Amino acid sequence: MIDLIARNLKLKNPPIVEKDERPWRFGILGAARIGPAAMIRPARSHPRAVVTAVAARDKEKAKAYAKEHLIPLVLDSYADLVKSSEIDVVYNALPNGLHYEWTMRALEAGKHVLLEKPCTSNAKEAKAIFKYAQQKNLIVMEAYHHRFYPALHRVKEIVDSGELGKVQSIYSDLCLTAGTILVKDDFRWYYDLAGGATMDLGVYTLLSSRYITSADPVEITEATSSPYAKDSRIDRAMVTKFAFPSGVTAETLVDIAIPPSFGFIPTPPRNSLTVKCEHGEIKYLGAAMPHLFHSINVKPSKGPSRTEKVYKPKDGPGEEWWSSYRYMLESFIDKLDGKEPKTWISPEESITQMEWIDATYLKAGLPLRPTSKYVPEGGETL
Ligand SMILES: NC(=O)C1=CN([C@@H]2O[C@H](COP(=O)(O)OP(=O)(O)OC[C@H]3O[C@@H](n4cnc5c(N)ncnc54)[C@H](OP(=O)(O)O)[C@@H]3O)[C@@H](O)[C@H]2O)C=CC1
Ligand SMILES: O=C1OC[C@@H](O)[C@H](O)[C@H]1O
Repeated sequence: MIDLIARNLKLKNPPIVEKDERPWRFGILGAARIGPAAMIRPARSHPRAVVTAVAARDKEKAKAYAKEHLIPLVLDSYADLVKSSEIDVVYNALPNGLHYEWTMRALEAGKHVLLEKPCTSNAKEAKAIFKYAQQKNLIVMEAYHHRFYPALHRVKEIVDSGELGKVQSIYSDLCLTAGTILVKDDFRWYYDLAGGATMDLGVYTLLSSRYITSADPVEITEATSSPYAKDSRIDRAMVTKFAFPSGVTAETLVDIAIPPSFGFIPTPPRNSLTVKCEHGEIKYLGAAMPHLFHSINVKPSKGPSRTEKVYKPKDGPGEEWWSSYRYMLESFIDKLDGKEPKTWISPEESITQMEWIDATYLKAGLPLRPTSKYVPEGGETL
């Protein structure tokens, strides 16, 4: 308990380290809620990262955000931010439906991009972004922070060790209690902003299933949406069943607002990943926010069970209090510096993600999230 409190206090107040002579300068697009946890606090403890600028649609809002988070420069608009000579990297934490346009604009301006998940509204946009980044010789990485965390690496290590035999099936869920995380008028409820539970949370459960199996799905056998009452194109929840090679199956359940029991009792959030193998199973709890608290329960069919926790890897950089975002930043900066990152989300991995997200919507009888109308300079309409 004391460990948990100490770790979480340090997560919120990381040590501010001295910066190198020429750190990577990040600019944040929008006064995004996720900015402090995913970018601002992690940068404080990295000697080669500094958050230099922010822009919001409303300058007063950007000023207040900059003041609260000690960001020195406030720019007048998103367009000014991506073009600013005061930054090298754009952190794009805009609503999903704006990821394509503003990542393309940042690339046009010669900036690298740390791009929030899901990288785009659909696979067509994802392919265009990564093609353009390659042409411009710039780095774009989709910010799947949970994949950088040592506990998930440990789960995979146990699977790959063969201790429990071959993987047979995977079950994972990520469900949010209604009225907690999503704000009123949250962009996740809007089709034009590429909302929906599969976009918001299904991307995590899909990526974990692909990572654990070291494979891509071969088919979706079922996708059932629980529609949002005000717009049935938005999946409030989705159950998806994937077939993977060698008969492995993966079922995922995601929900951005689990309805209260009996109409008024809040339903607790869910966040688990269970890997069933020939000779036992592994249950990883807390995969989406593992730095707050997690546990890895290993239950062989014969012999004693055990629980592991991995807040810090046995090899490579890390601290008990590093968040998944801080581990991600470490890799991202390594890549910018031309070093081999410990973990990386490749363009191919991101594109495949969006292809299976598209396939999930189609299987559920829902339309793909709309493609951006933005046309980059000298580029083509998608
Ligand atoms: N990695 C992670 O753990 C998480 C990732 N995310 C991802 O980050 C992104 C942002 O999520 P989150 O921070 O929760 O989002 P917010 O609701 O805070 O929105 C982010 C910003 O989007 C801007 N914005 C621009 N246009 C619109 C519009 N039409 N409607 C609403 N907002 C608009 C707002 O900017 P302005 O300030 O200019 O008004 C706002 O600050 C998403 O892609 C999400 O999937 C979110 C949460 C966790
Ligand atoms: O990425 C995310 O992770 C945590 C959730 O609370 C949030 O809705 C989502 O965007």
